[in-house]
Amino acid sequence: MTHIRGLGYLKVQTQHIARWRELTVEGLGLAETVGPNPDGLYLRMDEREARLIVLPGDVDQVVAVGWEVRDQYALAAVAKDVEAAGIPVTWLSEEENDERGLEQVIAFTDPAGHPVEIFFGPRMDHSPLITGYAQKFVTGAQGMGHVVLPTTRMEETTSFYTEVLGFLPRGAVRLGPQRPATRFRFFGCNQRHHSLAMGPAPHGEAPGLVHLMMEVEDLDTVGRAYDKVRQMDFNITASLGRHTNDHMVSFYVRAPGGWDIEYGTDGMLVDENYYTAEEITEESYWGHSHEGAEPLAAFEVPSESGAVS
Ligand SMILES: Cc1ccc(O)c(O)c1CC[C@@H]1C(=O)CC[C@]2(C)C(=O)CC[C@@H]12
Ligand SMILES: [Fe+2]
Repeated sequence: MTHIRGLGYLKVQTQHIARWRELTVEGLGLAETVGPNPDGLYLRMDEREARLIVLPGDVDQVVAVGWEVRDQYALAAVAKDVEAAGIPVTWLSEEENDERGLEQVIAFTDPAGHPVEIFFGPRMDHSPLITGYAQKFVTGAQGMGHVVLPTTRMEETTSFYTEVLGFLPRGAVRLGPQRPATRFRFFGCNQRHHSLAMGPAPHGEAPGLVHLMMEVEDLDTVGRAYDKVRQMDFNITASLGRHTNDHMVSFYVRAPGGWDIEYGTDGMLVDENYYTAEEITEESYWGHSHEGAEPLAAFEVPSESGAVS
């Protein structure tokens, strides 16, 4: 049984805060709030203080993927399991916890090199949430959404998330006909089909993210956001479409920094009592055309200098 209940928050840093604000607030309708860094962009999706945190920085990268557990006992159990797997765990100080608006946080690096935080007891913000399209985000027991992480150590990373953190495999998609097969894999920890997905990347360390998915309650919001981000000249990396595994209707838009935000609706709920892992052979029933999309930074072939352009 996994102690992880869902994706809690994502914290990234960027050189392009103003453009991030345009994308998330004006384009996608997230609600801006305030936080400890006056230059940071703090975004609400629900009754939590902030779900997406964008901080100014010299390089565009993920600062923390935050996973939520039920309580202090679950957090202690996770810390013990991670330590037992040979990964050192840091318990954040009261000051650091307070700054994050969380009762207690532990931090460590996963086998792929991604910065992970696990927490319980988020501070709530009970003030009315005013979103840009008057939409509701699908969070609650399904968590904030899903993240897709690149890894250069697929076996080690998937066994860490499943056997140590207790994520449940939720199927795969094969990447080409070659043997041994390489697969892109999906993992769940609640009724959301996947809260995490992972795929082999030639250089998974930068920028450390393939996409963040957030879900809204109605299709009209997805359509309105789709129109708006195109008017604002953001790069659509996959057109509107419906996925074959979680049945989500979504589009993908490129965020500054080289990863995508997937914005969708109508994701299915998994009944774990009856679920079995399946291999999908198409990403989508229809749509999700990648035409005109810039390549993902995590999947780019590094240039001779090793720098990612
Ligand atoms: C296939 C699929 C199902 C549900 C999702 O939420 C979802 O994001 C995907 C696509 C996952 C993934 C991707 O985002 C980047 C391009 C990838 C790596 C592929 O080439 C196969 C899987 C794709
Ligand atoms: Fe996705």
